[in-house]
Amino acid sequence: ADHATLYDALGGRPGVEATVENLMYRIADDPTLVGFFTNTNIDHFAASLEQQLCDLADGPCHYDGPPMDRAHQHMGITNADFNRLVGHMEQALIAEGVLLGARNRLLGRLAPLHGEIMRRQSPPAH
Ligand code: HEM
Repeated sequence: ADHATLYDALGGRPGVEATVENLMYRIADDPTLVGFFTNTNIDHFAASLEQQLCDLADGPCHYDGPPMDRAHQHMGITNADFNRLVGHMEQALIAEGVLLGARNRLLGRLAPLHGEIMRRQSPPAH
């Protein structure tokens, strides 16, 4: 039998698509985060995030979008914003029925992206 991947535990392609869709509504409903996405093509963002999650979870995908530092540069994202978005991701995974072990494995693979996402944020105003 094939080795079961984290991707399988996330529900495969339908599971990842449902999780990302769920996350989009949580972002849209969060006044702290929604403003970051004012000029974003949400369909493109969702498709790119699905591909990235599939890749990170050892699914049959290769993320070919921009590196995380470039994708997020100069948005003024704070650590609190980062934690908020990851918290929404966790709630989206719960809502889609992904079990604790798989949730934590995925979140553990997202955590190392923090440094890249924060690398090129605008310096704080004095
Ligand atoms: C682990 C956390 C995160 C991951 C995995 C992630 C992943 C991604 C990916 C894959 C894209 C699409 C890149 C592209 O194809 O152009 C993207 C874009 C974007 N992300 Fe994130 N992101 C994270 C955190 C955040 C946070 C904390 C914010 C803001 C609070 C944010 C705001 C955005 C915005 C606004 C875009 C769209 C930029 C555009 O319109 O081109 N992201 N992110």
